[in-house]
Amino acid sequence: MDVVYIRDLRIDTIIGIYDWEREVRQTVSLDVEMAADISKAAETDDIQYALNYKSVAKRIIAFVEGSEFQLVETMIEQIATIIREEFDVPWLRLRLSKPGALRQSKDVGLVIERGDMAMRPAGVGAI
Ligand SMILES: Nc1nc2c(c(=O)[nH]1)N=C([C@H](O)[C@@H](O)CO)CN2
Repeated sequence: MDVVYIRDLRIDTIIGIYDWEREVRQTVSLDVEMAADISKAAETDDIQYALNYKSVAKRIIAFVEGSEFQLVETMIEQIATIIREEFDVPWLRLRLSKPGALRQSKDVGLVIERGDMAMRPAGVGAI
């Protein structure tokens, strides 16, 4: 399996458990790694056979911009479900971070893997 990825997709949204976080939009950053077989797209040079990272990004942006979650856990699980179900992705790895959420740290967040671990590409974990 190959990997189609999106790195540092930055989206402004309402996210957080504190009162002030319900009133101001914060930026979240998303890294996505999606298992995909790129062979047919490479052979045909035709986008219809590719996992279109622009389409995935647009869908994630629309979803996150319209959401108002308390926890990054809820947001990341729902993003994973959307990508898997709507784009037929058998395995994915997501990293969702809130830059600046913790004053003493560059960012905080979560990393999850979902789907068929047999489809997990070798050497995954570069992000
Ligand atoms: N595991 C989590 N811990 C915390 C979360 C979260 O979503 N998941 N959220 C917060 C606050 O909203 C924080 O980001 C504000 O600085 C604290 N811990």
